[in-house]
Amino acid sequence: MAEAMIEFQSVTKQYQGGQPAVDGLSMSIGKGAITVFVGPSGCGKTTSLRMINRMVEPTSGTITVDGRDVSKEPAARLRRSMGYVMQSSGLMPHRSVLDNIATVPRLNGVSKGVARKRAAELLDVVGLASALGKRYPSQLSGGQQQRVGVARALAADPPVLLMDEPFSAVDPVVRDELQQELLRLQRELAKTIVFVTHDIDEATVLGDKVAVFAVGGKLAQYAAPEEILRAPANDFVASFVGRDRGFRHLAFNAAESIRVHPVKTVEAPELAAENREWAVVLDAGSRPLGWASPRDGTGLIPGGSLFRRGDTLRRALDAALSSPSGLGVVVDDDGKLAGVLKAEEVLALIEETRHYREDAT
Ligand SMILES: Nc1ncnc2c1ncn2[C@@H]1O[C@H](COP(=O)(O)OP(=O)(O)OP(=O)(O)O)[C@@H](O)[C@H]1O
Repeated sequence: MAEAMIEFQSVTKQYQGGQPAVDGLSMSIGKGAITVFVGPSGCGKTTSLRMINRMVEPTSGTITVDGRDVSKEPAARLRRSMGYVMQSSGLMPHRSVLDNIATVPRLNGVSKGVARKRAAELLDVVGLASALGKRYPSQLSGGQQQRVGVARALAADPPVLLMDEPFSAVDPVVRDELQQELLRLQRELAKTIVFVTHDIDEATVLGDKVAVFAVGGKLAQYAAPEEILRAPANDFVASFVGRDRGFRHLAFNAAESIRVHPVKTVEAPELAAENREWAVVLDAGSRPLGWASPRDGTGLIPGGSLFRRGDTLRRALDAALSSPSGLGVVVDDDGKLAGVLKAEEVLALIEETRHYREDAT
């Protein structure tokens, strides 16, 4: 396990008069990794996150960041030393995007010119066009606002980023983009990120480690995502990760040794010709457009998802199951047809992987 950056030692939080929101939490959060807190609503994820930067004070127990007890640090300075991103971007509406990003460096005494220059660089880092810097937050889409929120959190180059459901208010496509962008950024920046979500898919995509919380602020399981999907610690975790967990788990296995078979192909203009078997319809650049069925005159049938070499077993199985011919279309890096794969061979590979794992344990 990586060196610890944040430690919870028997931390409890009891708001006035209620059950504990967080109950005796002890855990160690690795440096330079993404740790995800996941669980149903009200299980104490946000409370746990906010105790790290003292937006919430624990009732008992100790939290240390980089070896230092946070309760001994001045709260305002502590907060500024960590990036914080939340669900609504929390941007100041009457300030431009650039000024929003520059806020914390300005509070830390950085000159306006330097802070703005850095803010402009950060726009690029989070994938936004520089022209957006002059706009006001309300002139951006939800996804763009969240990117600005991430840029603002990164502005003072903090070692720790706290993210509270930052992508949950955007649509699934944008959400997927933001997740991939965060993973890309993290490969370069290697921050210690604590990320709260109630979505198990998001948790398993992003987390190096995932902490599953149960209601009452109890840690139900804390492990690598593949382990949580493969071996839930108890019934609560099993039901929380859901019925699809077996399928999701396939996302952790590369389908490297899957067999790729040749397939009959036709070019789009030949579509009217009679086919004896399913054929992949190609464009002039050998990229798949869809299928021609073994009948006459049905035209182009939309294809299923594509499998790229190096993709996971989950994608391999999906390519086969979503294909009208039952054969998954395989493409190489530049999108050209490489061949097809078969569902039964994906299943055989899944079996093989399972036996391999059993042998290893
Ligand atoms: N300021 C507060 N005062 C009193 N009770 C609170 C306060 N904040 C949170 N709680 C209670 O503490 C418990 C944990 O809340 P918390 O927001 O940490 O959960 P969560 O897992 O982040 O939930 P969600 O996913 O719904 O945001 C809940 O029962 C909540 O009602």
